[in-house]
Amino acid sequence: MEMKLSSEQAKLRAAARELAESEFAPKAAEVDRTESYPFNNVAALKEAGFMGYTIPKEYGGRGGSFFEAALIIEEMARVCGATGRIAVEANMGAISAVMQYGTEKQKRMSAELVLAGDKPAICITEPEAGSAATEMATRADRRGGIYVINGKKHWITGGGVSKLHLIFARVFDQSGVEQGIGGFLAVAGTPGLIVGKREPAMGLRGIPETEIIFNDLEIAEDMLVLPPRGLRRGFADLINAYNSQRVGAGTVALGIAQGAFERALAFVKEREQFGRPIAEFQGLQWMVADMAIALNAARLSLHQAALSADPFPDPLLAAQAKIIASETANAVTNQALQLFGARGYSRDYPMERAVRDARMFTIAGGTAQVLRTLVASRVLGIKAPQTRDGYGKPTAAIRAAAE
Ligand SMILES: CC(C)(COP(=O)(O)OP(=O)(O)OC[C@H]1O[C@@H](n2cnc3c(N)ncnc32)[C@H](O)[C@@H]1OP(=O)(O)O)[C@@H](O)C(=O)NCCC(=O)NCCSC(=O)CCS(=O)O
Ligand SMILES: Cc1cc2nc3c(=O)[nH]c(=O)nc-3n(C[C@H](O)[C@H](O)[C@H](O)COP(=O)(O)OP(=O)(O)OC[C@H]3O[C@@H](n4cnc5c(N)ncnc54)[C@H](O)[C@@H]3O)c2cc1C
Repeated sequence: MEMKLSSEQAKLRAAARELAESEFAPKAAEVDRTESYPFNNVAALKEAGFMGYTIPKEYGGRGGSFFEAALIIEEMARVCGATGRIAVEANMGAISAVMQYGTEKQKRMSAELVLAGDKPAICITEPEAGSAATEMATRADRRGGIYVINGKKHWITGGGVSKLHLIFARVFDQSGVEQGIGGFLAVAGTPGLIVGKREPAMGLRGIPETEIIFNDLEIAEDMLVLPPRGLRRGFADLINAYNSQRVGAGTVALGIAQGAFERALAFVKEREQFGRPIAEFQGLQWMVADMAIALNAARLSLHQAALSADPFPDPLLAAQAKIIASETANAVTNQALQLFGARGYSRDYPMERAVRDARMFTIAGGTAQVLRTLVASRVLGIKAPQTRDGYGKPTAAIRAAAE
């Protein structure tokens, strides 16, 4: 069950499925086991026109919508989560921000890299500024015609393999006066852009998550991506563009869960206990029913968010979709593993990898808790500042608890 597709969209999805099944499915376990970036998969994505599919035609892309990109992404993630995430960042997030806010020079440079197979790295999170991303300390100091960036990001997807980096930093003018948060484009190999420690991640092990350290990284002033409302509203505009990646991330979670669900459906019809296929036990039938219902709801929510793009997905719809898809993926991959019994717990089967791969999506891209605050603030029509002084002076009880 899904949105009614046009014949073009149906063909696009079928092409994505064919590529995923033939090229990526056979290698997915190996990518996970070896923790190696699937460069061959990227070459096949590029060949298929799926890297930079959303880049406008005048810059060499297909000018595809986020909805069409979601169709592609789900098919990739259904067989290989890492390849699904690469498809997200080659079509949403950083590249979308640049294609919307960038100068001609920035657009051409970024489009060229992505169309050649680069998965950009979006550099927002810091050790002391995760959910509270606006408290980032990474700074860009203006020095004549350049900016000098110092600071450290961590958990950056693609560290060491990504070429293009979109670096979120607090901007200071020549006299040291803060201007707001801006995005800076830097290419791997630039002196002062240092790839640090790689995290030994639980899942999606084909993609490195690393520290990125900025040590007097010099960036030409024309590599500042200046959001439409200027630096004062820089973070708001940049995170607005990021809503596209929230929809993409949710779609990867959905694809991983869909793949696990389909394997479980086949298994319960084959596996026999007590002289009958376990699919005949009503308790399991209801589990399968609940999994199908949740996946369908998540897909519809994601498609609704993707279709709301103007130019980016609606923040509320994107947050809602990411919450429902990520939580559904955790539940469905675990239930699918359960239906396999002990086999589900074996690394000889893909079920445990699906659970590990799905687990990140209630954390990365804005946690399920923080996104609920966004949803609440939008449905209540109130600001919901999270800092204590956001709600006025802390009460005596809060003060006492803090002492
Ligand atoms: C937004 C937060 C960092 C909290 O920031 P603040 O405490 O400053 O709170 P706000 O006033 O809510 O936000 C500031 C400003 O931005 C606007 N805003 C916030 N969220 C959005 C949004 N999604 N779309 C559009 N605009 C947004 C908000 O309205 C304010 O602007 P105005 O003052 O109203 O004009 C925090 O809530 C948050 O989102 N934390 C999560 C950070 C995050 O998502 N990090 C992801 C890093 S990249 C990653 O994880 C990649 C992996 S994944 O696979 O993609
Ligand atoms: C696999 C993976 C890939 C990632 N890729 C990238 C990337 O490419 N680029 C990038 O910039 N970042 C990336 N991240 C980082 C990710 O965005 C952050 O982990 C996330 O924003 C949460 O920040 P944190 O880990 O510091 O957790 P914290 O913010 O410390 O949160 C800890 C716990 O407290 C909760 N919490 C925090 N504040 C509140 C609040 N106000 N209300 C309710 N609960 C709250 C959180 O929900 C969470 O449960 C990635 C993370 C992972 C796991």
